[in-house]
Formats: sequence, structure tokens, C-alpha cells
Amino acid sequence: MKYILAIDQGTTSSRAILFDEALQVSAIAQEEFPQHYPQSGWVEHDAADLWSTVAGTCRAVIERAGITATDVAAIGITNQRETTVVWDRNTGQPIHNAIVWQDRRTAAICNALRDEGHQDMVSERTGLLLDPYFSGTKLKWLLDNVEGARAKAKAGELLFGTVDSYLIWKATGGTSHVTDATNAARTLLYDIRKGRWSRTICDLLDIPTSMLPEVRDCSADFGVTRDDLFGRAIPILGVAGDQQAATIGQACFQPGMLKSTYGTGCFALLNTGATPVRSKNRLLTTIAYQLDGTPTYALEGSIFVAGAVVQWLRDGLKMIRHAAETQPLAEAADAGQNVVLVPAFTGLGAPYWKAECRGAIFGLSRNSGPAELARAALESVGYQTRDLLDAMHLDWSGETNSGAKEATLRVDGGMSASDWTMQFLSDIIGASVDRPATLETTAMGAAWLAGLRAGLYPDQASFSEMWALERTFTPQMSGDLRDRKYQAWRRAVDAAQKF
Ligand SMILES: Nc1ncnc2c1ncn2[C@@H]1O[C@H](COP(=O)(O)OP(=O)(O)O)[C@@H](O)[C@H]1O
Ligand SMILES: O=P(O)(O)OC[C@H](O)CO
Repeated sequence: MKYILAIDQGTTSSRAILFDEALQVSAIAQEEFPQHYPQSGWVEHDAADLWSTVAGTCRAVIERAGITATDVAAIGITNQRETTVVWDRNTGQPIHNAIVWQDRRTAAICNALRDEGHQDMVSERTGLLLDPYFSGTKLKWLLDNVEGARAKAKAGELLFGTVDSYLIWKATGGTSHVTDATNAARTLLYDIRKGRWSRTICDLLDIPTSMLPEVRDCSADFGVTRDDLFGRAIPILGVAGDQQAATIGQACFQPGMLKSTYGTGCFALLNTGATPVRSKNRLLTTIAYQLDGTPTYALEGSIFVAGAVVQWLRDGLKMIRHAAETQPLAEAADAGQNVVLVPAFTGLGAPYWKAECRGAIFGLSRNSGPAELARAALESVGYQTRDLLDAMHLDWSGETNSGAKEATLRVDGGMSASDWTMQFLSDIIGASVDRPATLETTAMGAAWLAGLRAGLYPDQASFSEMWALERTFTPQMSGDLRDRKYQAWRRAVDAAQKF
């Protein structure tokens, strides 16, 4: 029996998942690592923690399954996207903590670039917006603020990478400085149409192109691990950013297919096929996957707070002890009250992009309590998804909320386990929501990419047929109530922005 080892390096933990020849999960290991918040709005990871938890969970999962590295045909990597690492080519030492995707420290750089009129040029090339979310301005900040960094970068002594790149460099003993097209597409430095680093944007941000990794297909040769790492060299044959890997794991291979992942945040990707669609509604254009040199594009909506609102009920308000307790609370809530929670704890993402907006609660009465708050928290995830899907459908077919007429929404991620939330989601978008039998879709996407290259797993068509449904949620709410509730949400978001 041969296995594929999938590495899922996420924002709060690293996971290693072993898939067998039938693409079934054999073993899982997971390890959390510290988050660093040096200032308000700043989020950092120690790159050494990312590497040690990845190496540690990989070794653990091999041991747990009672196999050896000889049984592992290939490694697939999927990762938190945009997070930026810069390290010394000679010593391998990072010059600073990694700056995490959530970090807002480059807001001023982005505002200045926007004021100078660069938004259109950047969007046209990268599909992205001038927002601190993406890697480019984080890299510029590091070169501007770490002593001696720019001179060393110009001398060719420093390397840049998103997390995949850094992990590959470490795993291969510094022999491979590469990334894949989906991760490159999140840097703000990559021309997604031409398929190469944009010299114009690198010049604008004063970033030497010699620092940038070589960009490969998602299913390709990324290097082989050092012999001493797992006892035998293993080839790394698949790489994709985590939301793209989930799109692959959900087998969203046809234009019009749509997935939404509910973890800490929520990321919805709509496959738009061979042509990049430029959003008129402030969504992102990105690469869904690239196989055999051909990119497939997607429209993406990114929400920064989804499951995190449940974490806030648990850790901030101490209203619940476990995320699943929100369901009985929401069921018990008084249906006559319309409490609306706007969870803009770290600003609003797509389609609003209001970094300075903060959260708000509307419609409280003397009778409002934990049940109404829990319901409002879960509902906020549905409303935010509706915002994204309305924008997507406008970009894609020119109609608002044509979801009901199109392919259903495929969901995954920790919060998709909440039946109540998934039913409300279906009600408020007025379309079916499909939850797959395997919720490990992100890791499965990475495993499939590697297994495809290794000759272990089937092609796209056969892989699509393996996708299995666990449950479909269909709309139960009347159209009238749906409209009234959604309009109340829109008023609440407007009011929160004006505060
Ligand atoms: N039964 C549930 N009901 C509501 N929220 C849940 C439930 N189970 C998990 N969550 C939420 O899902 C998130 C975890 O999902 P996960 O996919 O592991 O996230 P990430 O990869 O971002 O760490 C947490 O924010 C948690 O609050
Ligand atoms: O690590 P996750 O699952 O929170 O995903 C983070 C996204 O890739 C950020 O763009």
C-alpha cells in the first residue's frame, strides 16, 4: 500500500494527513503554535514554529500509521495564503517573524498607493485590491523596516516566499526555491494573465525580482526532501493555497461551480474557467488551479470573521464552552426578535473592504439574551455569504442572487458542521447547500495534486465522481421573510460603517 502525505499549514495549527491509495484518511496529526500580536492590528508567526510543527506532525502521522517513509509516494502541501516570510539565502535564517495575512500594518502603504492612482494597474495585473491582506506590501514593509534588508536583498542574499515556498526550501535543505501559481496569485506581485512576476509592480514596491521563487503548476516537481528528514527522500509533487486546495478537494472543476469554506474566516470561490473575470463588485480574481501549464481562474470573496464569531461567544463573552452549544441556543431564540450582529472585529472584507469598520449589534430589547445573540452570530455568517454570492452572480451572470438557478453551493470547514447555520445559509441565499461526506477537503485537494503527479490517483473526471454527498440543505424560509431579514442586515452593515 502506498500513501500520500498532505501537509495543511494553517493560520492557527499545522496538520499532517495521510491518505491511502483509495484517497481515504489513514491518520491525522495536528499541532497548534503561538500567535504573536506585537501591536494592535499586527499578527505574526515565528517561521521556525511553522517549520517545526510541520516536520513534527509529519513524523507523528507516519509513526501513528505504523508505516515508514518508503511507503509514502509523495507529499502535497497546502497552506495559509499571503503570509510573508523573508530569509537569508546563506544561513537559512528568517530576517523577521512571518507577517500573517490578517496583519493590517501596511494600511498606510496601501492608502498611499491608491492615492497615487495605482489601483487600476495593480488590479488589472494581479486581480487583487490594494489591501494589507496581500503579501506585496508586507514584503515592502520588511525591506523598509528591517535594518540592512534592502541592501542585502539587492545583493541577492535574501529570499521571499509564501509559507509553501518556505516549507519547501526547509524540507529540501535549501535546494528548491519554488512556489505554485495559486500562491503566487496572492502576492500582489504576480501577473495572473501573463503567468509571470510583474516587473512594473516589483519596481513600484522596490522589490528585487531575484528574491522571488520560481512559479510551477500545482501538480509538478517541487523538489525532494532531505534524506535525514524522514529517513528517506520523498518527492513534493503538489502545492496549492488552502482555499484553492479546498476548491479542488470539492471537485469544483466546471465553470459555475462554487465552494465556500467556513473556518476562522470564510472564503468562497467560483470557478470561472479559462478566462479571468474582472469583478465590478469588489471581489478578487485569482487562480483556482494550474495544471499542464493552463490556469483555471476563479472569483473569490473573502470574509475575515466566520467561525471566529463563535470563538468570540466562547472566549470573549464566555457565553458557551463549546462551539456546538450555539445550535441549541439558536433553536431556542425568540423568533419575534430581530437581533443583527455585524462581526466586523477586524474590519469588513469582501465586498465592502472597510479596514477601519468595527463590529456592532442592533435590535436589542430587554428580552434579548444569549439565545438571540447566538442566533445573530450564526446568522451573520449566512448574511455575509449572501453578500458575496450576490456580488459573484452579478459579475458572473449579470443577475443578483441567481444562486437558485445555478449549481448549488458546496460547503466545508469546521463551521459547516453546524446544521442550524447551514440551514439558515440555504434559507438566506435561497439555494441548495451541499455538505460532502469528507470534510477534509483542503488536505484532500493537496493530496490529489501530489497523487496525480505520482500516478497514484485518477484524473479530474474520475476524481469528481468520487465526490460524495453527506447532506443537502434546501431553502425552507418564505421569500418575504428572506427579503425582510436580508434588508435588515444591509441596514445594519450600513449603520456599522457610519459609526
Ligand atoms: N458545531 C459548530 N458550530 C459553530 N461553529 C463551529 C462548530 N464547530 C466548529 N466551529 C467553528 O469553526 C471554526 C474551526 O474551523 P476550522 O476549519 O478548523 O478553522 P481554521 O482552519 O480556520 O482553523 C472555529 O472558528 C469554530 O468556532
Ligand atoms: O489558515 P486558514 O484556514 O485560516 O486560511 C487562511 C487563508 O488562506 C487566508 O487567505
